[in-house]
Amino acid sequence: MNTLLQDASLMLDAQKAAARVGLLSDTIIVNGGRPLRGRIDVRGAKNLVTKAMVASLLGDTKSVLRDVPDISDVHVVSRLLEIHGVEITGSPESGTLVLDPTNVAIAQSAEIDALSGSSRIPILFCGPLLHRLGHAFIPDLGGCRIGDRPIDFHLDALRAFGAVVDKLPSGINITAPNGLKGANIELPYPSVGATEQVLLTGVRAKGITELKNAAIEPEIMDLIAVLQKMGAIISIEPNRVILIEGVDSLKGYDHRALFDRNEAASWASAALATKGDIFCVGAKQQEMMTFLNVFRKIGGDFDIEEDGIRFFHPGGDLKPVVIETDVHPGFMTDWQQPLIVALTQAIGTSVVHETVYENRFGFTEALVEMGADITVHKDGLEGEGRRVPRRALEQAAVITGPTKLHGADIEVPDLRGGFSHLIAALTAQGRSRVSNVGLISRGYGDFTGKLEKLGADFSFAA
Ligand SMILES: CC(=O)N[C@H]1[C@@H](OP(=O)(O)OP(=O)(O)OC[C@H]2O[C@@H](n3ccc(=O)[nH]c3=O)[C@H](O)[C@@H]2O)O[C@H](CO)[C@@H](O)[C@@H]1O
Ligand SMILES: C=C(OP(=O)(O)O)C(=O)O
Repeated sequence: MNTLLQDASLMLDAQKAAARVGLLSDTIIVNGGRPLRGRIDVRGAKNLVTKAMVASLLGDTKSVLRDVPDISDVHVVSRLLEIHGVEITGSPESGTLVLDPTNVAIAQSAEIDALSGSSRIPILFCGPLLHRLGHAFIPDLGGCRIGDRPIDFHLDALRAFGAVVDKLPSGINITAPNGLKGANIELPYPSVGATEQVLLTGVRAKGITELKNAAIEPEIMDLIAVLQKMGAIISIEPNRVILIEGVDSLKGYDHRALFDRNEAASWASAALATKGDIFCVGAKQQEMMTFLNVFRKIGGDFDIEEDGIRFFHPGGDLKPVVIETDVHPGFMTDWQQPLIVALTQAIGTSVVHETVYENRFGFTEALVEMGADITVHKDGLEGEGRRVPRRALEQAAVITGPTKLHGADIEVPDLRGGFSHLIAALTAQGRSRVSNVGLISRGYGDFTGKLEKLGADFSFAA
């Protein structure tokens, strides 16, 4: 896509996302330089809730999902489910959704195309729709533009289950003329989405599915917990192997979603960058151990409490680090963007090796415009003592601090890059105009309400 067209479609995505969650405007004016202090609630994880909603399609009875965040991705998946006949009561605003799949039906609606372009979740409808209806059609997917994001592992897995995949100019048509049968699948890389594809398809396929090189992110473990409540038989073996014994039918579930560790890590980074103190109600230590280690190495501090985690800047200088993003239990790729803003304030040179996506440093351009010293090595950097095996398409960012950030006009490029821009604007001296903030509402529920609670000085642009 040419850049102008891409910019235009980004703006459209951001405006749609902003409208879905009722943001007053897609642009905010931030007067930076104030520490963020206070308590905020972290609800269920975007990367679990949206998948658990899809899982409801597999049940014969209603499912209840609790701690649902009011984010635009949840609104998109709700609408997609409704178009396919799922009756939804409750609301993301209230935090509880009741999903009734009794009348699931083949859907033909122009709205599906538009909605699919806003999120990557539609690809996960394949297995459940094939089991329920024998047919699925998936138009072009959306989600953050941080690399090519192919779906070859998903399609290969579906073929291994016996599905017939037809790639059409308008999308992908998938059928299962002979039903779906258990399969032996080995992923070339522990992809989160492809692992979920195999889980959501294998639970009702005939026979046993063995998945090798599976992703084991906490959100996947929580999805497995959801599926077990529904009647699935799934065991997690050593060395990234998951075994699924297919069953004939599944029922609905009642589940409280795992908290959003990415949201908690983002607010923690905001506390560090702005020299603040933020208590994330609902955050838990277990799923954040790798982040907490790095946070401490940089010079941040935290208190683990019964009802959440307090992240704070204890005073003193911040220290540089070398980070390699990786699959769980490594340092998650979605954490690096917000943390890089804090690293611009550390004394010395930090290196972030991005090994999961091949194009995830675009957001640093705006930080450089605001005064940061960041160099992106587009072909990666060889480094001493690397732990993660080098991937062909990785990149590295070298951040040298401390640098004073100043306000600027910046445009949110994607979800985590956008949150990073927001933190940079809050850290900077002076006024920033941050546009496209609707994209941030893809993954951060009520982020403007939370900013208000934390004492940020900002207003919506007219
Ligand atoms: C909605 C959701 O849960 N999104 C998360 C999910 O994305 P998502 O599930 O899309 O990410 P994957 O784990 O699948 O992608 C990881 C890597 O595998 C590659 N790949 C993936 C599938 C495929 O068919 N072919 C292929 O080559 C991707 O291009 C990427 O380089 O996990 C990512 C990695 O933790 C997170 O950053 C995202 O926040
Ligand atoms: C990359 C992300 O999300 P998605 O896969 O939904 O684009 C993210 O949450 O940072």
